[in-house]
Amino acid sequence: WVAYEIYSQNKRRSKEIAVDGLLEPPTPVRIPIIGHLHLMGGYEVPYQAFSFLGKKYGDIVKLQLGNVKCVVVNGQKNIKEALVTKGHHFDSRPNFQRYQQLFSGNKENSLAFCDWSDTQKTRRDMLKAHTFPRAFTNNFSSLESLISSGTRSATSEIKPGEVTHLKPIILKHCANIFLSHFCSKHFSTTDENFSEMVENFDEIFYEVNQGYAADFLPFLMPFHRKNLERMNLLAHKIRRFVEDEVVEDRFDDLDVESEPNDYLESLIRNVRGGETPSLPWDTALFALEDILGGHSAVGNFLVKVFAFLVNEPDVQRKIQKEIDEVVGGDREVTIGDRPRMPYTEATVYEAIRLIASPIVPRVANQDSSIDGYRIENGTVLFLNNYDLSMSDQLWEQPGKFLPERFVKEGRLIKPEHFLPFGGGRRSCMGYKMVQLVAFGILGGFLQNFTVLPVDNETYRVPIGSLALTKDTFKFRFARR
Ligand code: HEM
Repeated sequence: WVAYEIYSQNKRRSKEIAVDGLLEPPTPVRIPIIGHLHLMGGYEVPYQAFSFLGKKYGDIVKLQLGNVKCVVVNGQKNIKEALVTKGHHFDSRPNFQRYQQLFSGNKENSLAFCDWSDTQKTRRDMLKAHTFPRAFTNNFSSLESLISSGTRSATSEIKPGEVTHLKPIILKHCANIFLSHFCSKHFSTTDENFSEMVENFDEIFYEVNQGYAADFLPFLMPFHRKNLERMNLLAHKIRRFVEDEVVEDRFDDLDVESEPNDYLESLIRNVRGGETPSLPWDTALFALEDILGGHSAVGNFLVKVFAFLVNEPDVQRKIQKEIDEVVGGDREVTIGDRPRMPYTEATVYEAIRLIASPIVPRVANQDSSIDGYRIENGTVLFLNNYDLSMSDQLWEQPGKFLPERFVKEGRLIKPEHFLPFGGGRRSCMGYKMVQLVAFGILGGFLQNFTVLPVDNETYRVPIGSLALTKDTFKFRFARR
């Protein structure tokens, strides 16, 4: 071991003499085969390991995780360099076998895990009008009524005082908001096929949010074979539901000359109208499913928000005070109230900050650099937004749930170092949906109820991923 350590340190030093003026990023001593994978152990989330390495070696640290060459990027300036200034150098995603298998053998089918391409640009451009509806447009007011009616139905299912398993209720209503908004379809919450579709999405969402050593050590993949086969089965079931019950005959029946009424119609128009670049129908269906699957992200996120709030009666009281002052009791909270309800919006931000969901890893598509350190083509980049969300240099009492940190002089503020949705050309396509749906449902629930704990339930919200297991957190609701 000592010999190996001396050998690798000498090798490292010799590389520090840069030919092209770039420095080689520092790297810890590594172990054969696993490289630095062992350094990821012992933390609640791997991103805490990245913060530790950043403190020990500097902002840019080179790692070999199994057979994958990686670089950890710490610090707001460096992360912005990777996301924005040189965003076009770092716009690919990792080529993990798991991603390939989860998307019918081709990760390019996925909106979030594909590499950058003209097709991806088209997919993103087509989505914008639907995922970022502008205030005062028809699209926005239609979403506003969908969120209000979804919230009304969800709150009507709550039986005050009883132990409530919230996740299935929230997920189904989020799914209906998404299906109505993107496809003009709505299902009864007792419809078995619909309920199964919601559960299937949730299971896949959990799976894609897990990190596996097998992503870096492909010889471990056989251990995941059964699980991946199950995910493929669930994905097939979702496809069947989407084709039979969501798209139905609309592919053939749509008048492609008319203005699209929803995202589904935009996709059909693109495929049938021969736009360039046009998507194959199969690719369009994957894009549709990815966006519909966004309801799992919002639903899981909301359950975590409620789990935070159970421990924060003061925050609940402040939200309710804001609701009473701005909305009163005679009408429902709507997403149009957001500008006048900064504290409620700030609660959504604060939950997002504390969950510290990672930026989906990027990959360098060419030789490049960050902060003067060489980044080789093909390197996987871990952009450490955990540190940006949790550092005590950037936030006062970062471990505490304090929505007021996002409110200044009665207005919502978003500090520059708060980057929970990434940035640049691969930034999150769903952040507005998260903010709107979460605000509407949270506001509607707290207008009607106070959230209370259930005996013997602990409300420790897992961080580092949005996904929650199926049977998670039960609550009681007291009517106000
Ligand atoms: C609290 C919930 C969410 C969080 C924290 C979150 C965060 C993120 C992050 C960090 C990225 C990577 C950005 C980058 O690489 O710069 C991302 C990508 C993405 N998100 Fe979200 N997201 C959330 C919900 C959603 C929802 C609801 C949707 C769909 C409606 C969505 C759609 C996407 C898509 C399509 C991408 C991939 C974009 C691309 O690679 O071009 N997200 N998200």
